[in-house]
Amino acid sequence: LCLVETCPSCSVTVLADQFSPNTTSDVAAGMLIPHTYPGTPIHVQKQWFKETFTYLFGISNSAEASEAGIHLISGWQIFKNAPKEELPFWSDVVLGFRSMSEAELQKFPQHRFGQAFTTLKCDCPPYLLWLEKRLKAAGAQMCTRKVAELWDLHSEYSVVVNCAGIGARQLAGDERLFPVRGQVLKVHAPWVKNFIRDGDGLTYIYPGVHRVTLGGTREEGSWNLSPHPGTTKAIFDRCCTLEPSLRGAQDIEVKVGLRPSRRCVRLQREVLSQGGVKLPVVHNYGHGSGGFSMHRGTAKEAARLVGECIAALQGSLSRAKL
Ligand SMILES: Cc1cc2nc3c(=O)[nH]c(=O)nc-3n(C[C@H](O)[C@H](O)[C@H](O)COP(=O)(O)OP(=O)(O)OC[C@H]3O[C@@H](n4cnc5c(N)ncnc54)[C@H](O)[C@@H]3O)c2cc1C
Ligand SMILES: O=C([O-])CC(=O)C(=O)O
Repeated sequence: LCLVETCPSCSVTVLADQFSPNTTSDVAAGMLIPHTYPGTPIHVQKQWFKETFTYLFGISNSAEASEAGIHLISGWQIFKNAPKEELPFWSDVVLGFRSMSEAELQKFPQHRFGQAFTTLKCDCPPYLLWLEKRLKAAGAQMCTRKVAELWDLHSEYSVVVNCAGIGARQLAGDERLFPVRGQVLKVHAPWVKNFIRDGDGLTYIYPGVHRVTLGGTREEGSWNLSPHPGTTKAIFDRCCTLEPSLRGAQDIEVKVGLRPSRRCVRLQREVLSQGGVKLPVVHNYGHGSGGFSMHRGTAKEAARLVGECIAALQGSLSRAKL
């Protein structure tokens, strides 16, 4: 969508073997709380987050908010031991970031430190469906198709953007990309209004428009997409310790997704070539635990790289004519 908006003269086709509701993005909680990519400079991560926050804040503050599933949400990130950084890099992007008071911390007797702030949440699949609707309205084609090799697209398209998530491991032959399995529960508990996240990243409660997401797990290297019943119980118990009223939650649905994890997001141009024929590719994958937190910022950079590919193609075309 960002590409269509940045480059209205491009004709865009989205190829995917799975669309919403069957993607990793549909499993996510969709919270805007960044995770740090060790291989990307912090100022770049901050810019991606800020661009994403500003974009979604605009949607949350418009008549589109409920259809797009974007809303502001306040809550707490709590710690048993002092957090590594007192002020995370994103603290002045979210709204009203502050330390929790002693009185607030009484809600969490096992935790000694906490941060209170307001951030944004994307409800999935509504947000993905809203994006699809806008893409179609802008004239983009959506096509269900598994791509075996990026090169297979060379005769049909001038530029390929690779946003294949964990599928990029095979598609781009990238062994630095690995799955981090995450199991979550989606429950009916409309009385829970604030988010709660344990700073260790394992336990979280994220209320959405219709369902509350309870998490979670981080299992590096696991490709297993089947829910594990013992893990479901463990997640539920951990969340009930933080928010005892969840014992009354109903209609528990279990979901598993594979975070496409890497030291850094791969945002890069590459030119594939065979027998003198060239295919420019822009990679945009490896968002790990932060696909929602960073998506608009990384999409803007990918769209800029596509612009460079188009300029290079136009340059070689005019040189060929000379
Ligand atoms: C449990 C869990 C909770 C999460 N919570 C959050 C959160 O709160 N906040 C946050 O920011 N992030 C969160 N994430 C991370 C987030 O889900 C991911 O970073 C994000 O979904 C990655 O998006 P993507 O578009 O790259 O991949 P995907 O959503 O997996 O999309 C990839 C697309 O490429 C297609 N594809 C792949 N290979 C091929 C191929 N060969 N041919 C054709 N199509 C192909 C797929 O079918 C799919 O349509 C969470 C993840 C999990 C698992
Ligand atoms: O860690 C969180 O708060 C949610 C998340 O991004 C994930 O589970 O990947």
